[in-house]
Formats: sequence, structure tokens, C-alpha cells
Amino acid sequence: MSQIPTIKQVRAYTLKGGGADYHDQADGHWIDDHIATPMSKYPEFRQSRRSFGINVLGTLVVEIEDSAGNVGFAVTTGGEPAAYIVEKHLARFLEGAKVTDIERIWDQMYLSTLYYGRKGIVINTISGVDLAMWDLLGKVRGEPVHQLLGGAVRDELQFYATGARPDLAQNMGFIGGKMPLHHGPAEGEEGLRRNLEELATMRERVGPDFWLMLDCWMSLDLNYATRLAQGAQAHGLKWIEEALPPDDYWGYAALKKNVPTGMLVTTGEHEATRWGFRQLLEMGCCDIIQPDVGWCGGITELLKISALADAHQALVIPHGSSVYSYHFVATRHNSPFAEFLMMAPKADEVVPMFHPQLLGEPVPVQGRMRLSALDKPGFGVELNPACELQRPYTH
Ligand SMILES: C[C@H](O)[C@H](O)CC(=O)C(=O)O
Ligand SMILES: [Mg+2]
Repeated sequence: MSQIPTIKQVRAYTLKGGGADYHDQADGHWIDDHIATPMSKYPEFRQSRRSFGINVLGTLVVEIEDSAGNVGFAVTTGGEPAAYIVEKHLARFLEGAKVTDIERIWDQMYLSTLYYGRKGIVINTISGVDLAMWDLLGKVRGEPVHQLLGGAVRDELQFYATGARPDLAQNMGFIGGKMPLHHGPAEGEEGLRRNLEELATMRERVGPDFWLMLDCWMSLDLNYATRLAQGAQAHGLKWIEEALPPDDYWGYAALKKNVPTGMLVTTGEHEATRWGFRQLLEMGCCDIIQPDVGWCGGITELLKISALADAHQALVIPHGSSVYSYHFVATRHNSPFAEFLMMAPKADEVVPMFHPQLLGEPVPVQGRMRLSALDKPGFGVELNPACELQRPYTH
């Protein structure tokens, strides 16, 4: 057997302007147009999520170089604080280890950060390192990550689209459209009426069979979410997403009982690790969990989360996360479709989800992606040299 390379150096960089921090968009983008959030109760932060700092972090780029000169990399949300954690804390667990030591390195990163980590930016950072490890291993072996995960269970991925224009997404061949909710509880009965009107208008445009979903981005309370779900039944809402703050497991368990029969409750994009998802699953909080591969602990942790979900008869439809999600979804029976976030400012065309940071990032065509689009070593993408990397810390 040929010798397994060891890890020579870990480097962390930052980048601004869209990409893995996909909320960091210019004025006029649908993703920052009066979307309901937990901050909407403060009128001064209602119109724009950037006004309360949704884009302060930027992108973290992790690069891992091995003794044979192979370089694996990954991007996630995290920016400078995450770069600090990689360089000053996590790099020690990688350098000198074998490129195959993924499970042990994950465990050491998680256990050594428990006293300040567990969720949020620390787990985003661990996810970024983990994804870069999988990318490196794929490049060392000359195999796509989906093959390293045990192989694909389907030849083609199917996508729903998230954006302001499900009607356009329907014409582009997607299987459904998820719209942002625009008005939160602080906008009262008038806001609720408008939310339902927007849904009704979209239902009229797309006809009776196209999936329509609402993304509430943690903005509601149980009473409002229940009334929204009940009102939305007349308009064939398929699921109500992330209605409540992620820590309110009890609220989700109650909401799942309150929604009309057949309507699904989904959540989890801001949840992390097998422990967080165990709580959601055991408490019967939702029908579909939506871990973000770049935020939940990376591929290594998502494999565990997915097995747990399967045993609870819950589907795993990862949130966003571009190629990191595509390679994973291809390999799981309980991930029958995937999300595509429409990053065009008017949601009127398909652009790569992490544009402009990656080169070779595949996109759905007619709402579908052939497995052959993923048949390149690692995650099959490269960093776009036109994006200027900063390395704020070294070790
Ligand atoms: C549209 C949502 O508010 C958010 O920006 C994206 C998201 O939650 C999702 O894609 O799901
Ligand atoms: Mg969402």
C-alpha cells in the first residue's frame, strides 16, 4: 500500500462579498428586502438584515496542504474570528496527522473547544476544517467526496429553489419554491394578512401542484406561527420553515401538533451537531431537518445526524451549502431532494450558490443535476483566483 501523506500546513483566510456568507449582497437583492427576522420587532432593523449585521462575519477559507503537495480547501461563514480559531487553536490537531485521520481530528477539535464552543461560529469553523479535510482526501485518492462517503444512491439530484420568485423557479424546472416571509408579529394583523396575500398570489401564479413553502427565519412566536400555518392551508403550503428561534424546542414540538394535517414543519439550519439534532428529533419538533453542512459540524458530523434522523423517520434536506450538500445528498436515501438558493438579485436566473468564490461550481439545469457533474476529485471546485484572500493570523 502506498504511504498515506501527512498534513504539512493549515492556513485560514477571509473573504468578503457573497459566496459562503451569502447574505453579504449589494443593495436591491431580494435576500435583504424586508424579510421577517427576530430583529423585526425593532422598526429600525426591519427593512434590511444587513442593518443589524447579518453580513459582519464574511467567508472563512480553510486550506490544508499535505506532505505530497496536495491542497484541500473549503469555504464557510465565519470570517476573521473563525480564522483566528483555525490558526491559533485547531491547526495543532491537524499538522503532522495523516490525511485520513478525519474522525479523530473532528473529535479533538470538538472536545478542545467545548468550553467556548458547541454551536455557532466555533462549529462553523470546525465544519470548514472538516470539509477541507474531505476535499483533501478526495484529491489524494483522486475520487469525488460522494464516492468516499460510500457511493451515490441516485444518478441525478432534484432541487427546489429558495427565493422571492417561485413562479420563475417553476419555469426553470425546479420542483418547488420557498419564499421568505416578509412580515413578523410586530407588524400585527395587517402583516399577517399581507403574508397570506403574498402566498395566495404566488399560488395563483404557479397553479395547484407546485410546492410552495415559507421560510420564517426564526421570526415568529408559537401563536403567530400557528395562525400563519392555519391560514396558509387554504393556499396549499407544503411546509413552514424555521418559524421559531432555534432554542425553542418546546415551541417546535407544540407547533408540529398545531399545524394542519399534511403540512410539514421544518427547521435546523441554525442547529449544530448530533446533540442539537437529537433534541429536535427526540422531542418530535419537525418532519424535515435542514442542517447546513458548513455550520452543523461538516460532513463527518452530518453522517451521524443523518443516521439519527433516519431512525426517527425524518428527512434530511440540507440548507444551502452548495457542493458540500450536493455530494452528501447524492449518497443518502433519506435526502431525496436538495435546496438551491437563488443568488441572482431578482431571483430570475440560476447563478452558482457561492458565486463568485468558487470556480467549477455546478448548478442545476432544469432543476436537476446529473451525478456526472460531481465526478471530480474532492468537492470538484477550486478557489476563484480573482477573489483576494486575506490571511489575518498565522501560527
Ligand atoms: C431566505 C431566508 O431568509 C434565508 O436567507 C435563507 C434560508 O433560510 C434558507 O435558504 O433556508
Ligand atoms: Mg431557511
